[in-house]
Amino acid sequence: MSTKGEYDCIVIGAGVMGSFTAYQLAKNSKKTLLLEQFILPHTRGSSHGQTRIIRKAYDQDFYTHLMEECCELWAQLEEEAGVKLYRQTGLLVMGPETSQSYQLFKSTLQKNKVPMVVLTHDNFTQHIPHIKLAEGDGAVVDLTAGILYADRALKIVQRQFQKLGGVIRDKEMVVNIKPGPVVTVSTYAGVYQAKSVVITAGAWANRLLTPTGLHLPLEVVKINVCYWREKVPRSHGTNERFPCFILTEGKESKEHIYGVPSDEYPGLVKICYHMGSETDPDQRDRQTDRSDIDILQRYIVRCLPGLIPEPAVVESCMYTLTPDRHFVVDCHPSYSNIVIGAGFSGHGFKFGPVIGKLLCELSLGQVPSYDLSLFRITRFQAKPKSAL
Ligand SMILES: Cc1cc2nc3c(=O)[nH]c(=O)nc-3n(C[C@H](O)[C@H](O)[C@H](O)COP(=O)(O)OP(=O)(O)OC[C@H]3O[C@@H](n4cnc5c(N)ncnc54)[C@H](O)[C@@H]3O)c2cc1C
Ligand SMILES: O=C(O)[C@@H]1CCCCN1
Repeated sequence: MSTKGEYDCIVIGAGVMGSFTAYQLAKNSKKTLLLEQFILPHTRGSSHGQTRIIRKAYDQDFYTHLMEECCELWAQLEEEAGVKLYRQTGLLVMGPETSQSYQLFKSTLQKNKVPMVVLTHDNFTQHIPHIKLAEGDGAVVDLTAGILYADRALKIVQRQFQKLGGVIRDKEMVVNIKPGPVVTVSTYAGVYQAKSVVITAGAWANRLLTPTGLHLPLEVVKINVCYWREKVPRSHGTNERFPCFILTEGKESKEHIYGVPSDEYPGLVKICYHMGSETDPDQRDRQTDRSDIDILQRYIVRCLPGLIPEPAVVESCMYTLTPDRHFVVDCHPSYSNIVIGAGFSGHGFKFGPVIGKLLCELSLGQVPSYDLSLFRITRFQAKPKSAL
């Protein structure tokens, strides 16, 4: 098949990471092609849905630091496009007062001087009447946190990319990548060439990496995205000061339980479990495990008495998990002009703008703006069970 086009860079996968990478490349005047296997927009990956949490509250400084610039980049995009993508709600973090995880969240906020409030058992109900704080739990609110309008953000960043001259070809699944000084990318529709390639293929990352001789230790899980009906309409929305929340661990489980106010679907509050069961990304809907929903039901009965403890809507999404839950943002170990953004482990969306900037820098051979040690591929090699 003859070559259909030559580009400075080809980005594979038009989720949040690929879309922001393509946008950054186009901003740097690079001739860029963004390839997507499905017709856009779609709901088969990890970036769909109306909302995502954005927060500075983390259990590690590095993410809080990244968020400083990232918030500015989100605001710039809002201004450039004239569209609102963020709504401040605050994020309530709860967890056993003595647990390491809860203490790390709290100290990271304090150390980094993030505007915050520590709540006590005495004043908790006055501030957040919807939730019962468990005995022995601490509570702290990251006041800077809120909601990102995810679907809208994706549409906007893709639109801005196109306005800058970028090309999106959807319904074009990449079937092969041939490394070299000029990389050759084959889809069912044609063959393209570029000086560099960025792979941001979400749950399909390893499938694309196989022809390049690399396999990352990624686990793909299906997440049941559950919405719970308010007993009293309009009681758990942002107007009623219901915040986003994370329970770091609790009686029901060791994994986070998290929630988003009911503005997304009127009357329905999104409350999910931060883990799911393993799936093949192409067989996602055959994974029917609902044990996470049992955990959520027990929590809602105990701590959210204003919600009906039966999910009203269940949608699906996927996480691509690394063993340590840190991202992969790095060059391919054998080919420096193939760059990988993967393993966003269920917490990547908020970082889209800054990850896009970093992947763009790596693909242009520039020194990245941050020390990316935490996100390097070599960290997996030290682990005896690593697939590398
Ligand atoms: C239920 C849920 C809740 C979440 N909540 C939050 C949150 O509150 N805050 C937050 O910050 N993050 C959150 N996340 C995580 C965040 O959404 C993900 O980290 C992020 O969307 C990952 O984006 P991605 O671009 O890596 O993957 P994707 O969005 O999956 O994009 C990858 C794209 O590559 C395409 N592709 C794959 N293979 C090929 C191929 N061969 N050829 C062409 N295209 C290909 C796919 O079709 C897909 O469109 C959540 C995730 C889920 C599932
Ligand atoms: O990235 C986030 O902010 C959320 C936290 C809770 C789990 C899902 N992801």
